[in-house]
Amino acid sequence: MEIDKAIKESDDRRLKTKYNNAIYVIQRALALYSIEELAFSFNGGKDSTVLLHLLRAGYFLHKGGQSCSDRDLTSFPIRTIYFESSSAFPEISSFTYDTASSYGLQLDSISSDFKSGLENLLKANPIKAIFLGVRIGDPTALGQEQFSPSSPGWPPFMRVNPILDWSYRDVWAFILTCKVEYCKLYDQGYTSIGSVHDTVPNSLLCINDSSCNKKFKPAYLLADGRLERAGRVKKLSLSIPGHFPVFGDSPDSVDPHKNGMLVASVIAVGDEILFGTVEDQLGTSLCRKLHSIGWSVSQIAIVQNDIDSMAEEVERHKSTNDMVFIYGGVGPLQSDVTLAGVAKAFGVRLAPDEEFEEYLRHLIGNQCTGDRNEMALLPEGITELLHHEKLPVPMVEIAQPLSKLCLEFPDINIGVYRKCRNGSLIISFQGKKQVRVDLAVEALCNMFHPRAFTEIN
Ligand SMILES: Cc1cc2nc3c(=O)[nH]c(=O)nc-3n(C[C@H](O)[C@H](O)[C@H](O)COP(=O)(O)O)c2cc1C
Ligand SMILES: Nc1ncnc2c1ncn2[C@@H]1O[C@H](COP(=O)(O)OP(=O)(O)OP(=O)(O)O)[C@@H](O)[C@H]1O
Ligand SMILES: [Mg+2]
Repeated sequence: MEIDKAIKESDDRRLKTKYNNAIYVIQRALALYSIEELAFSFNGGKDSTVLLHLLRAGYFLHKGGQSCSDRDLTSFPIRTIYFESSSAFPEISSFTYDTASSYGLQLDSISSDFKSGLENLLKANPIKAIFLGVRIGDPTALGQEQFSPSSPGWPPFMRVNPILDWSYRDVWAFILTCKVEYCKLYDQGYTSIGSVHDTVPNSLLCINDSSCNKKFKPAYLLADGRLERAGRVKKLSLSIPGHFPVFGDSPDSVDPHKNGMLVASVIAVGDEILFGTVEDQLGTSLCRKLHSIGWSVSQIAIVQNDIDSMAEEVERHKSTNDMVFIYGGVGPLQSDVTLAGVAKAFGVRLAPDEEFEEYLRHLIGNQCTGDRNEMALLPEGITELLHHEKLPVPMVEIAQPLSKLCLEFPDINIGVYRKCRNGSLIISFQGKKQVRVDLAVEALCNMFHPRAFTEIN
């Protein structure tokens, strides 16, 4: 099967993992439901295009792999549904119909809205589960799992989301690796496609040529996948001036968004800051830097090392700021819960990330990784790693000994920080019993070369 072969031959480990996970979900669905009980929701968009090819591969593998030839796939037995709309881009509609005919899809075009269309479909057919190309970053994905029953108020069926944990980059890695066709709008700067009324090319891909004509790079060149919806024109309600609750509703409150300023907020995480043992200097220099490039800062918050407090703080900041800076609490200790808090705020899990694992392996070799490096857990499906060679990962050098120490001394609060980016690491121990603190310090010293520590007090 051409897709399976292309992925197996690729050396993109991250893509292989994502592919295998998606195929697993598809095969589970094929085992749980009969073909007649399944449907595939296809609309010619990039996500559903990826899903189409995964479904073909999953079905092929389910049928017994080698004993089934590629020719058996010229007709695809899972009922395919397309909600047609007069406001769809003509390029999207024609791509949907052309693809359906190329791959022998049994396409049901439905011209009513989603809900009543689905109601009629379920009345007329034994459908129990529907495959969708929903991904975690999508506004409708929040709270969904790979298998999620339809929402209350919707006709009853199981939503199956095989690519829920795929990022924008994973989608393009798949399309380009497998060399499958996609709607040509994606070559004209469109990165996520809704209707003709709410979608324009993504301005982040704009190149002004010499005659001042606007031209756009293809969608797969968008560097930061989190901005794939930047070409979606904002709904009217979002642009009502003065309605950003973070700045209050009082008539004289100043809303920097109104002046076209970008707004950031800062969250510093760490019990040490709240205990007063460490002074937060990063916040001040970050604000200075942001101000110097024309950004406004709405708030600096300090949060304790606690998942729920973290999640609540992120929740408060994320809808009203253009960017939220978070630092502290990202190391290997049990008390480092920043990422878990972020994951909770976005309704996703922490999961091993192949690419980050690879990056850490580069930095620290295999000695700290064991079976799985616990530092390589990231919020599933919503994380894009931005590469910057000067950004050191915090505390990798002492990650493993310290996590061991934390397990041995659960009664001691162990904190690690640096006063400045290139400064030495400071490890602090706090506990009720001085004997235990001394024992923990001794245990740490025994793990390292005698001259590894410049000062102990
Ligand atoms: C097959 C199918 C099933 C859907 N099921 C649900 C659902 O259970 N709950 C829900 O709130 N929306 C459901 N939707 C609607 C989508 O979440 C979303 O609103 C729709 O894809 C439009 O996205 P857009 O506004 O980005 O174009 C479903 C859509 C489709 C096509
Ligand atoms: N009009 C539609 N008909 C059938 N399925 C649809 C329709 N709109 C959305 N869907 C389903 O919902 C999924 C998510 O839609 P979404 O718009 O996020 O992705 P996409 O259209 O595949 O790609 P893009 O994000 O580039 O628009 C689709 O992959 C598809 O399974
Ligand atoms: Mg779409």
